[in-house]
Amino acid sequence: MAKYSRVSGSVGLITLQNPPVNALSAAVRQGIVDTVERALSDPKVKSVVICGQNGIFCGGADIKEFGSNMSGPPLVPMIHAIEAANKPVVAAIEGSALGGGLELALGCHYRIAHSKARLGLPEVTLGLLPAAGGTQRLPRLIGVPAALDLITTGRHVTAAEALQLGVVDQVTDHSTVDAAVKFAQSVAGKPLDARRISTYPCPRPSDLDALFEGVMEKVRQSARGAIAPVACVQAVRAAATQPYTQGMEREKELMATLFTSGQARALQYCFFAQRAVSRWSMPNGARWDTSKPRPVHKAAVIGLGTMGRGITVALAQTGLSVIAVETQEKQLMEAKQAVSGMLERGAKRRGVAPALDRISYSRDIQAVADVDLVIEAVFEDMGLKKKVFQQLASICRPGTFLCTNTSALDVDHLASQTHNPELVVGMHFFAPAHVMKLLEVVYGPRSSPQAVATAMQLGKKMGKISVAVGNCPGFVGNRMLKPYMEQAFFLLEEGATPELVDRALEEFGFPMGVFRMSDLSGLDVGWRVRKGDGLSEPGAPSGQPARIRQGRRYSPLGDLLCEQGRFGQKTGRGWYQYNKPGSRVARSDPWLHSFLEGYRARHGLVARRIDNQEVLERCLYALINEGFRILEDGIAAGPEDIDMIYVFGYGWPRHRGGPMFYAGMVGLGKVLERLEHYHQAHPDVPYLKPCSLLWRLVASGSPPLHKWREVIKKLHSQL
Ligand SMILES: CC(C)(COP(=O)(O)OP(=O)(O)OC[C@H]1O[C@@H](n2cnc3c(N)ncnc32)[C@H](O)[C@@H]1OP(=O)(O)O)[C@@H](O)C(=O)NCCC(=O)NCCSC(=O)/C=C/CCCCCCCCCCCCC(=O)O
Repeated sequence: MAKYSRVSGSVGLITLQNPPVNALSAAVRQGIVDTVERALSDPKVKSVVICGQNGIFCGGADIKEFGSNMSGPPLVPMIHAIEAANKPVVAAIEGSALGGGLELALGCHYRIAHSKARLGLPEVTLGLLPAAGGTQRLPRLIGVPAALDLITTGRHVTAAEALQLGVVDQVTDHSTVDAAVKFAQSVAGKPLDARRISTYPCPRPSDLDALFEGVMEKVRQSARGAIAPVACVQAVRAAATQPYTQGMEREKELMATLFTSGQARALQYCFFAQRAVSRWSMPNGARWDTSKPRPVHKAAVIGLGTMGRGITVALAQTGLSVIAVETQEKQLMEAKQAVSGMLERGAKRRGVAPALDRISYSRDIQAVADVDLVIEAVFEDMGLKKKVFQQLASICRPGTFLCTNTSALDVDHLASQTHNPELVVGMHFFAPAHVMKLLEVVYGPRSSPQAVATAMQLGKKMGKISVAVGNCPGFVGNRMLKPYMEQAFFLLEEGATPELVDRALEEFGFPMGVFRMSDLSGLDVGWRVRKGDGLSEPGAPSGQPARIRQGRRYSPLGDLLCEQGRFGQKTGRGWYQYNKPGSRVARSDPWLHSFLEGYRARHGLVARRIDNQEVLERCLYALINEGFRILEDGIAAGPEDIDMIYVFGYGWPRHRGGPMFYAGMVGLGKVLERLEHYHQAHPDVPYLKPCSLLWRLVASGSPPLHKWREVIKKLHSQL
């Protein structure tokens, strides 16, 4: 809807009304068309102001409408009518002017923004382009390079930057509507020809071809297969090389391709899933809206290795007081220096003062006695973590939340070391912890809803996408990684190379294939876990075949590399070779290839040709199958939780929506059929056996993802 009133005698004020973000739904568009017509036909009205209610101008087109038959007046002619008006129209921008919201403002003759407002064309992040004239007006207004930057990245700019770029005409610290009304009065009756952006010539940089080639190359590299950024460049190129009307035709044509694409569906799904995961629930019925978090003012971090340092930075940047504890003097000194460096670099980037004085360092764990919440981040060893939890239980004042940053260990077992297991949750950060967006909040059977709510809220404050998950080995993310990596190892045994597997996964859209990732994070990490699980030597019972452990197929390839000291980048050798330890540029290693040949020969394995499709199906479907098991077990409340964990923590390409969304796109029947096929070929690999939830979903006609929870509920009620 849009409300109309006449203010200050001669200004028609149009207020967009569609909470919470005044998205341009059919009703809002109709409201704008009607009220603009009314203002223009009222002889008492000399100028017009458009604003949004509740301190937000407009969050853009209504994304929820994209999946349905769109009705109501289209945006493009609506904005043209505003631009063509014979009375000045001023946009009063508070809060946000995004996507169609900014395009609406660009159709106005003047734009006045509040100093706290943010503006942008984020359509590319939804798999689209600014198809209400944004790709044609913005370059005409601010030049091609700046427009390309905003449109291809979708980044939001502050009012100050918008003013500098020329997107807005004025910035105010006071009431934006009052300023806009005053301004509208001052320009009433003035000529408007020079204010219609569509009539501007597009500034043509002299090196146009080189500029577009360079941008296209950069965009293709960072897009990892996403098509919208490429289409955005093509649309802006049309603005730079063609008259406005033809540019608009090109914009429409490109949008038509994007609008119905699977990538747009995936990215729009991610937009809503990202918000849905904050509405968490636990199997006992506890929920986000009935559980009250407790405020956290002072927190402590125990253990200042890589993870502890990142967590300390993330907490301090949130404005909390942090006590950082490390018992080893040398480690403590190194950590202090590293943390200060990270804070200083971060503060410089954001143009603020570094939060150095928020942190106090100590070698004595007693220093944490009066904090509200502790995050333990010591070495991943159950014995050591148990000891720390016992100490914390006796040191901390009653009511302190005790959290562990374990990436796979039993949170409930740690809780049992304390007097108040209900105050214990996992807070599983991802490295580097001050940068990575994902936080798994792990509840055990005894964790209280308040502890979960508090950890979730703290995560949000740190700018994380926090996902609440149940307690099981590896939780959600690392549990699903196991079958994925296992398949990659098996593929090497059967004839693939690390390069072949990685290429297939990188072409799919992962920033790094499984072996390059393993080299980066260190092969010894998995080795230690396998040793702990009794899989790797010396735990394996003698006399059993090397490639069978605990009754199932096992590949000792990773263990064999570790035995040679090949831990990945840090040792300069792993699945690839590096110029020197710590170097990041992976090169093929002939040694590894002949090692694989020798290994196959020793075990009587004959290498066969493996193609990209098999790599993707085996690795991804095994991972997805485990995702279904996780849903079946109630470890994740819904597919969105799994998808956001993979998108924000494991590099799953966002334009493919996450593993569970991807399974729906491929077709659950097809995923089931391929898993069955591979399980028949490899009956000693339980991860390839399709799980019962997948069977159940296919039997119920492969319902869309938002209906899976009903099937899961039914399954649980029958158990
Ligand atoms: C910054 C925000 C605006 C606010 O952030 P915050 O305060 O933190 O609040 P949130 O939690 O994010 O949001 C609150 C709730 O609001 C929901 N929301 C937000 N924005 C929208 C929206 N735009 N539409 C619908 N709903 C929205 C959000 O989901 C929350 O609800 P819930 O918790 O999920 O229940 C922030 O919200 C934000 O960044 N929003 C998104 C901004 C954005 O991306 N805007 C761009 C939208 S796309 C657009 O504008 C496109 C314009 C041009 C398109 C022209 C369309 C023409 C179609 C032509 C088709 C031609 C093809 C023909 C094909 C054929 O031939 O058939």
